[in-house]
Amino acid sequence: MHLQHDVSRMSHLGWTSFFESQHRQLGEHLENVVPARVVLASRGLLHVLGPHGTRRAVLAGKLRHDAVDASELPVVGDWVGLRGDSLAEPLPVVHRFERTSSLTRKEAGRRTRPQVLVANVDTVLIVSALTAELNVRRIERFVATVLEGGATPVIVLNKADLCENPEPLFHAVSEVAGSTQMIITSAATGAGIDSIRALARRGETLAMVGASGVGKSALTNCLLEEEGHQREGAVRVADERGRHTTTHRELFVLPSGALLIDTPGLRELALWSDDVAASPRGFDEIDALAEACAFRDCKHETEPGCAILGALASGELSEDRFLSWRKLEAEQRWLSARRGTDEARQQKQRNRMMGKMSRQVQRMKGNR
Ligand SMILES: Nc1nc2c(ncn2[C@@H]2O[C@H](COP(=O)(O)OP(=O)(O)OP(=O)(O)O)[C@@H](O)[C@H]2O)c(=O)[nH]1
Ligand SMILES: [Zn+2]
Repeated sequence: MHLQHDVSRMSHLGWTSFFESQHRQLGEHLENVVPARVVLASRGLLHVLGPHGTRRAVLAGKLRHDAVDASELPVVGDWVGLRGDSLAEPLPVVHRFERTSSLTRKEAGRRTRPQVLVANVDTVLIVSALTAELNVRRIERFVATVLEGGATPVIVLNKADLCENPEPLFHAVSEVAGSTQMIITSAATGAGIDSIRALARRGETLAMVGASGVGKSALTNCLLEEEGHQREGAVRVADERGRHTTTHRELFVLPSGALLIDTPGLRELALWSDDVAASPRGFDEIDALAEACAFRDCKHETEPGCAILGALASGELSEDRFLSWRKLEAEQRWLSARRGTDEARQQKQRNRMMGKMSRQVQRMKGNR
């Protein structure tokens, strides 16, 4: 018996033609690679979900060795290829498919390296609580990061039941939301949950981010307990000790057939950008103003005919908003300057190239 590659049963796990064409190309080099989706990743050990159910899997040595940095290794949400001729768990993971999107931040600490939190997400729910701790600037930063990673952000303002008058907070957030959808919810009363369900269509992948305690797990539970469905209908992969607090990123299959990734509380999110020249995303109104500046290379500092300075003077653009943009822009510039000088990364890249070359030489010798 072999693991089966069953496309019809994988589309509901988020498998699309994007992955199918990669799989076809892969088949030209590697035989019998069976795709599965990572639902839990913990220290090199993975839980993967495919038409065959949930299995334990482990990275093949070559995959780990060839990675330039940890961001190339499989994370929750990734599609990976299992060697299909092996049935003994943990199954060997021999390939990671290219991602459609990711949620990526700068690794904590002094290193300038990307850390991929989750992969292949369609929608990222940025959850905050409607309390005094609500932080508009943090939401702004999350929106920029989600857009940068290629997913669609949705702002969720939870704990509406604890807030007598959500109007001022809602207004403050809408100032930074741009075209991002906003939803007010209460995991306690169930208010607004239907608006989230509307986004959770079969085969779509959602992720939740936000500070600890804002209600991500409570919202997840609401979504898991859809009317007429029992929780057993969902695949939930808890950690080895079955703890309930969110210490890992986990992927759930919702009763609607959508996939949901719950993440541990992320208090701060250092921006990551792969695009050196781009300005921070999610600031459409500032981008539009910059287009109207008299000079194409306007720095928006002292230049005559600067539309941004004009909008600041008239009050059309708030100073806080402009400062956020400046700050994220500076951060992005700093990142791209630092990145090129990350020694470890360059060393590994060199090693990989040398390895490839020596293998080529070996092959040439073998052919002689
Ligand atoms: N009143 C009220 N309490 C809520 C609501 N949502 C969550 N809570 C409570 O807030 C606390 C924290 O909720 P969690 O769902 O654990 O928060 P979390 O975002 O998952 O936190 P981490 O797992 O630490 O990231 C719990 O006691 C919840 O019962 C809500 O809408 N209204
Ligand atoms: Zn300008």
